[in-house]
Amino acid sequence: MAAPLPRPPVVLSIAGSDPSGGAGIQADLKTCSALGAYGTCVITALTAQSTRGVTHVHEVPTEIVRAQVETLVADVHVEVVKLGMLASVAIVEMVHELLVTGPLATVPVVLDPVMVSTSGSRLLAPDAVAAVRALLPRADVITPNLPEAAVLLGEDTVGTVDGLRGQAQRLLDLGARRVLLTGGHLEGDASVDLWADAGGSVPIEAPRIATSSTHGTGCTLSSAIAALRPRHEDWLSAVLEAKAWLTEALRHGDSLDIGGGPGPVHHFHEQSRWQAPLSTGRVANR
Ligand SMILES: Nc1ncnc2c1ncn2[C@@H]1O[C@H](COP(=O)(O)OP(=O)(O)OP(=O)(O)O)[C@@H](O)[C@H]1O
Ligand SMILES: Cc1ncc(CO)c(N)n1
Repeated sequence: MAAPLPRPPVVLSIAGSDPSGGAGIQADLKTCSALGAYGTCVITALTAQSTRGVTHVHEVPTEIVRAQVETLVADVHVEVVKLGMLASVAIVEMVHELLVTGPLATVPVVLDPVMVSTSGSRLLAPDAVAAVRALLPRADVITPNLPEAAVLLGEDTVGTVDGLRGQAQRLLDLGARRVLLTGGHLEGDASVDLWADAGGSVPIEAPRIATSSTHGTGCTLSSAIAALRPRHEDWLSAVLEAKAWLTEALRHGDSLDIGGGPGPVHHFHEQSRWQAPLSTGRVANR
C-alpha cells in the first residue's frame, strides 16, 4: 500500500474569477497546487476577461459571499486567507466582518488590495477604497503594487526605490502590520520589491525577466506567500521563497503561449514532464 502523503496546508482565496486562468481565483488555486497547499476559494465577482482585458464585471451578492465562507469554514479548517478582488464596499465590509467577528477571526490574512487590472479596468469601486483602508490592520501582510499603494495613501505613484520606503512607512502608519510593496511597475534590470515591518525595511530583488507574460503576477505572488507561510517560521521567509518561485514562473510564462495579450506566468514551471511534446498533436476525445 502506498505511504500516505503529507497533509497540505489549506489556503482560502477570497477573490474574483478570471476565465483566462492567469489571475484571480484561478491563479490562486494553481499557485496553491504548485506549492503543495490545498486551495479553496470564495468568489466575490465574475469577470469576463481574457489576456487582452476585462469586458464585464458581475458582483456576487453579499449574502452569497457570506454563505460561501460560512458553509466552507463550518466544514474545512482554513490555515491562511488570501484576499484579492473584493469589488464593492458591501463585499469589503462583509469580508471584514467575517475576519473580525466571524468564523475567520483567528486566521492569518494576506491582503492583495486589487484595484485595477493590468489592462486598466477597475476591479474595485472607487468608493470602496476607504473600506479597504480600514481592512489594513486586520491583514498580516499587504501586497500593494505602486498604483494601489498610492491610492491607499491618497498620493501620487512613486517611481524610485527610495520613494518606496516612504510609502511603505506611511502604509505601516495607516495600520498595516507588514508591507510588501511590489515594484513590477518600476524600470531597471532588477525587479525590486520593498518589505517593511516594525523592524524596518529591506529591498527584495530578483532579476527583471524580459517577458510580456505578466498577467496575474500580483495575484500569484500573494497566494504564493499564503501557500508557503505554513512551511516557514515567519512571513519574510515565506515572502522570499514566493518571490524566487514567481521569478521562475515569469521566466517560463512565454512558453505557455496563451492568448494574444499579456499572457499568464507558468505556475507549473517545475514540472518538466509538462514540457514534453505531445505525441500526436491532438487530444483524443475520450
Ligand atoms: N518582468 C518582471 N520580471 C521579474 N519580476 C517581475 C516582473 N514584473 C513583475 N514582477 C514581480 O511580480 C510581482 C508582482 O508585481 P507587480 O507590481 O507587477 O504586481 P501587480 O501590478 O499587482 O500585478 P498584476 O496586476 O499583473 O497581477 C513583484 O514581485 C514584481 O517584482
Ligand atoms: C479577477 C481578477 N483579480 C485580480 C486581477 C489583477 O491582476 C485580475 N486581472 N482579475
